[in-house]
Amino acid sequence: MTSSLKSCGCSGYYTEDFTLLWASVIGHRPESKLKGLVVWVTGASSGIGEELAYQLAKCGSRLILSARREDELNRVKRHCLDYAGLHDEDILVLPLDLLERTSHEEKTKAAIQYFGHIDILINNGGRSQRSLCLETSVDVYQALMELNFLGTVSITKQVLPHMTQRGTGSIVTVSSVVGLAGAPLATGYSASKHALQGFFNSLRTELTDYPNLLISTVCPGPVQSQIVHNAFTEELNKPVAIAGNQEHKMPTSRCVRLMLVGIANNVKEMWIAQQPFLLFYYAWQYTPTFAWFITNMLGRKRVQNFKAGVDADSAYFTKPKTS
Ligand SMILES: NC(=O)c1ccc[n+]([C@@H]2O[C@H](COP(=O)([O-])OP(=O)(O)OC[C@H]3O[C@@H](n4cnc5c(N)ncnc54)[C@H](O)[C@@H]3O)[C@@H](O)[C@H]2O)c1
Repeated sequence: MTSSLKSCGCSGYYTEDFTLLWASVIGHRPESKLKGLVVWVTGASSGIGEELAYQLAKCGSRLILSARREDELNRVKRHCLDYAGLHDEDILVLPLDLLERTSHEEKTKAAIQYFGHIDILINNGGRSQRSLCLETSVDVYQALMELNFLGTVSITKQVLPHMTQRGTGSIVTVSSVVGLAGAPLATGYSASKHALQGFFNSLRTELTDYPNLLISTVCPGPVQSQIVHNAFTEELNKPVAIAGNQEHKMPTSRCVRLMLVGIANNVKEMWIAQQPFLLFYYAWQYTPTFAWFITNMLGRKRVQNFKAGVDADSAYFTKPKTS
């Protein structure tokens, strides 16, 4: 009971913007709207994408699972089949590298040939960044834009004509809170998510002749996943030294549930974050100078922790850890 109250936003702490809250309280349930639909999820091998696969499978959606590692995708597929009422043929494992743009046409054709059509594309695959601008190579900025922005645009451009021809479909893109504002240690990541926001906000208004085509952007705050572990640092191929404990972040299942509620109810932009982050989304819109004052205080602490070699992320939630 407690968890269902929390998931509808009635627990006293809200984790979604007012439109999404409205949808989660009185809107359609994902179980009724997404059953049988063909959903293509990129970045399905871990974190948010993996959880999307599990929850969509439970809703009865048919799935196309994409990421680079086929073995990991097969693991996710097996888990989907174990816990949901799907059959082997309901899930296509389609390995894909977002950076290999020349392969995207062929991959899209394979997906359409297998199921006959695609109802929903969820552009989820991507990588973050943990490095100071002063120390970061321009190659890292290029890599972030190639992956998060151009990789996503490339897949979208392959799927979009299929959806406009059918006159229906949804393209859902996982942006971020830093696609709306910014955060220290993530200048390139934030820029790539801002680019996605600009692209999809413009595309949405370009497609008003297609009222049944949903362009949705999802802006989560911190969520439990492998994102810090997989982040870019100041140099290409240099791993993150300390990923830190992710437990203080929003559970992946909660974020994904809200995403599915949003998709089921045609929500065009979703803000999903624990407090106090959600309050910041509003502050940035209504009182930006005040919001930046607070953001800078938190940001300074984050940079100090990073420079001291401790987990930058947990600084907002707990006392800074000592190394
Ligand atoms: N976790 C968070 O706090 C958070 C917050 C806001 C937005 N996001 C966004 O959510 C999305 C999913 O991230 P996550 O948190 O689950 O992290 P994650 O690292 O656990 O998952 C990222 C997924 O993207 C895939 N990927 C990376 N490079 C790829 C490539 N070249 N080709 C194909 N797939 C590739 C990975 O294999 C993995 O499946 C990302 O777009 C991320 O920017 C995450």
